[in-house]
Amino acid sequence: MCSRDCCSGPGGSNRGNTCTDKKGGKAGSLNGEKIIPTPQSLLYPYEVIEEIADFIVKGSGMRPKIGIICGSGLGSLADIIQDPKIFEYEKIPNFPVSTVEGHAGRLVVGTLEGATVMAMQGRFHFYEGYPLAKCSMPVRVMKLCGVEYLFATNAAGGINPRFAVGDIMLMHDHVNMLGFAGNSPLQGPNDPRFGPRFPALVNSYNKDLINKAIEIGKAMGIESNIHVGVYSCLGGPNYETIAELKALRMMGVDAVGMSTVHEVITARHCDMKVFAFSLITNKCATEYSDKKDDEANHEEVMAVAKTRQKACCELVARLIREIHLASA
Ligand SMILES: O=P(O)(O)O[C@H]1O[C@H](CO)[C@@H](O)[C@H]1O
Ligand code: HPA
Repeated sequence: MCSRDCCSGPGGSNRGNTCTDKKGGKAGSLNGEKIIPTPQSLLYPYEVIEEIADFIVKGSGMRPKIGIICGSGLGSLADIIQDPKIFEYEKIPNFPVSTVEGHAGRLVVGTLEGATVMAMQGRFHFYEGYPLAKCSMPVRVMKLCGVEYLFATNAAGGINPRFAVGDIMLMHDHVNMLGFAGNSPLQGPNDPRFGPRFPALVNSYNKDLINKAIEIGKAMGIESNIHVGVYSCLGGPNYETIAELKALRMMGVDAVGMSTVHEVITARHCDMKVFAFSLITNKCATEYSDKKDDEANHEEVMAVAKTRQKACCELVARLIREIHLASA
């Protein structure tokens, strides 16, 4: 594998999207250098993922059972972890770095409600310049650490007119817009040690966990703020146009963001159970108007996330408690 700078994502390792290797075989050329595209699935071979997982398991002395990905402004989900062992992304071999505000760039391993957990305080997005396989590579690391359940959270714009800012949408399905355009974290040769060539994605979002979360929402007295719906991931970093939002609504999408779907695909490919939710941080306009309020912005996204951190933490903690008790 080439280790030239041209292969780097933003501040990342030497595994990038496209390689220019003078020794390479059949390829195009740029400034006289041959260009050999690297399929996504070859960016992080099994052995490299294994090395990263070993580093985390040895460094923490734990084999976490539940993995959590904190959405924008939801980093406090990792702050409730007890006896935390913290790994800065920069110090983890071959790990990318977080470049987005509201994503601290730390992996936190410890216990929560008796269960062993690992949480990403900061995820990787396609718009940061990372290929999808790199964005979702930590999910495979989780798998090789021993994780069986993925909890993926995100901040999202509410398209369903019944949703209010601050509501929580439990994801029961997704529309993969990047996949419609031919992009996938699984693109390239398949390594069966992770999963099958053609993974099925119906029933990706675990129904038992959704039902348990609904019950927990009732017990917390927030049932009117909890919905079940469909999330769609767009490439970003721009927010959507009105015409795009109208189209998404017609497709049955309830909330829109720029993450999570490729993580869920990667998790289902390696047979992890998935629970995911969107915190609705802004309402998306689906009609034309002159209102400045209709324009989404990341400051608002993070400010709303901050006001709902407590409820999100409680939901996650209670659900993890149920999983832990059921397996004890
Ligand atoms: O999906 P998370 O990481 O929560 O972040 C969401 O918030 C950012 C936009 O404000 C985008 O990155 C979008 O995907
Ligand atoms: N669109 C896309 N991503 C988002 C939004 C949005 O309205 N809000 C938070 N993340």
